[in-house]
Amino acid sequence: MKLHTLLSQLPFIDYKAYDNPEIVSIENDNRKVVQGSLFVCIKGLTVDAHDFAESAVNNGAVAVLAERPLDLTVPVIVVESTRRALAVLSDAFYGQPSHKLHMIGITGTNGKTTTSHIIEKILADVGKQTGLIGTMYTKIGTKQFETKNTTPESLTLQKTFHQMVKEGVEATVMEVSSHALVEGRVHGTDFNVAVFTNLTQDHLDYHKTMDEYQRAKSLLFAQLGNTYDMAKPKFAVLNMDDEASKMYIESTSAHVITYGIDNSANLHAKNIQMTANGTEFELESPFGLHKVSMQLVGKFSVYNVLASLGAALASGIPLESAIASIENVSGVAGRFELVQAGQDFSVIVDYSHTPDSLENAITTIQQFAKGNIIVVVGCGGDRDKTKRPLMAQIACKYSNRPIFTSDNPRSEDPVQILNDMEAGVHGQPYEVIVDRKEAIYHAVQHAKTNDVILIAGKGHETYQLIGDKSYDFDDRLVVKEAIKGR
Ligand SMILES: CC(=O)N[C@H]1[C@@H](OP(=O)(O)OP(=O)(O)OC[C@H]2O[C@@H](n3ccc(=O)[nH]c3=O)[C@H](O)[C@@H]2O)O[C@H](CO)[C@@H](O)[C@@H]1O[C@H](C)C(=O)N[C@@H](C)C(=O)N[C@H](CCC(=O)O)C(=O)O
Ligand SMILES: Nc1ncnc2c1ncn2[C@@H]1O[C@H](COP(=O)(O)OP(=O)(O)OP(=O)(O)O)[C@@H](O)[C@H]1O
Ligand SMILES: N[C@H](CCC[C@H](N)C(=O)O)C(=O)O
Ligand SMILES: [Mg+2]
Repeated sequence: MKLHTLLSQLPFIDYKAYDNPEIVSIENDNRKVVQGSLFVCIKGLTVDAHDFAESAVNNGAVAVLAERPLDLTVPVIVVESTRRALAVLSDAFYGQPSHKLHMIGITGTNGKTTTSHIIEKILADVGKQTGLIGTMYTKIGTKQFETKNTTPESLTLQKTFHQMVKEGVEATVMEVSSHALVEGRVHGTDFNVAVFTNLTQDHLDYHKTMDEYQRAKSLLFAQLGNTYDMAKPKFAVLNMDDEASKMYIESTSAHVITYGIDNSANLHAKNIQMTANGTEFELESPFGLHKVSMQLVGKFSVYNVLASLGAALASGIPLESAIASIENVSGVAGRFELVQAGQDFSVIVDYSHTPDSLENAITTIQQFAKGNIIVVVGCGGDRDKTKRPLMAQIACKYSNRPIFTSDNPRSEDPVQILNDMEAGVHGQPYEVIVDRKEAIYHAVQHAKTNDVILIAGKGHETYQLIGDKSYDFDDRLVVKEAIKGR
């Protein structure tokens, strides 16, 4: 694509004043620049890529987009916000791929990964070719690719959509983090359906207040647009048991589908019962009463299923078909995942790394546990510190044997993170074992028949981040080894 064609997408740029080289790629990382690239300089939170512009030119960049004039041998186009421009240009360069996909975006503190997988299953079961983008990976059909962020930045995102279109994907379901919304990573992504799971405490290191965090998530609903097009109807799927939904209804002009358990809603679950095989409930909807019987457990899973059913209806999928898919969902890796190694107690590995998800996980276990509940839990470093005392309190309040350990300490001192956790506990007993492997072994050693061990926080992760190193670590494998060695 010619530079002029690209620049014509941006307002107030006198693009004819510049040369018009062929642009073979857009890059915002100088290390990825090739001969013929357009380099976009982003001032990040850790580095300012304007400092890498010269290196980008040496690597072959034929034009540079920047927020200030730079003395370079190639055209330098100055714009107000390069982050915003990156989204506009990436969308144009890749031929507006999200317009060619049925796009479902999910935001919320907890349940995004789980809900996205349930929706993917519903879509696949009606014969749709699917794509998925989220915490665990990007998936195009059955091919999986690693992702650095839950929601990648705009360039990677548009490139991925383009790849999806090329490979015949029809519907894409993706997690949209609050960070991504604030940083404009989904600017230009044309969502058909936006789903809200819930809002509870997390990420206050980044958003500072719950109000700001709530507002960040509202952007997804506002960004559904302002038109009513019968060929591309837009839907917001909202949780009526979460106060924040009131704000999101006001944020959007899209059609609204509500769901809930405690409050009345378009999709309303009642008579929820835990069974030996999972959970059963009755679904009231504009399409009548349906019985749902699923393998997933816990009230939080009912919410995820209701959200998924809302997304299915918004995608034109009949309720009966979506319910049949849900009955076949056995779970998502690292989300309430049972580990079986022939032991006479239960082991559950779960990605609960927020106060609310930890409370949900333990109280769900309380509903079926016949023995004691042992919880191994830590808190991530370089993340919301105010979660730490709360998570420790919850582990002590609801479990019989809380064992505090390390999650991903990252650049922080693991002992200091544990001190922050301990500050939340007053009077109740707990143990502290800094080394996560030792903590898991300790839990296994002390488990008696019918006890349940919950290993919380890292779920599907196959690494532990300590300092600036990543070590192989998989809770599921470690606990299996511990059981074998018992
Ligand atoms: C705090 C935060 O949101 N950081 C994100 C942000 O990084 P940043 O602003 O620090 O960027 P930077 O590293 O300073 O780089 C600035 C620019 O220099 C460029 N660069 C950099 C180095 C170099 O040698 N050459 C070069 O050109 C970079 O490509 C970039 O364009 O922009 C990057 C690109 O989009 C993200 O990868 C990065 O996520 C970091 C890794 C991160 O940990 N983010 C977390 C907090 C996050 O976003 N989490 C949410 C999920 C949360 C949840 O679901 O619970 C997520 O969506 O992943
Ligand atoms: N609807 C829900 N409400 C509360 N807790 C939930 C819900 N769904 C899942 N959880 C809990 O939260 C944990 C994380 O779930 P999941 O990975 O689906 O969330 P996520 O929103 O994708 O998280 P992240 O922001 O880290 O990507 C699960 O392991 C479970 O304990
Ligand atoms: N997406 C979440 C993942 C947290 C996972 C937990 N294991 C940790 O490292 O804190 C975050 O970046 O806050
Ligand atoms: Mg996720």
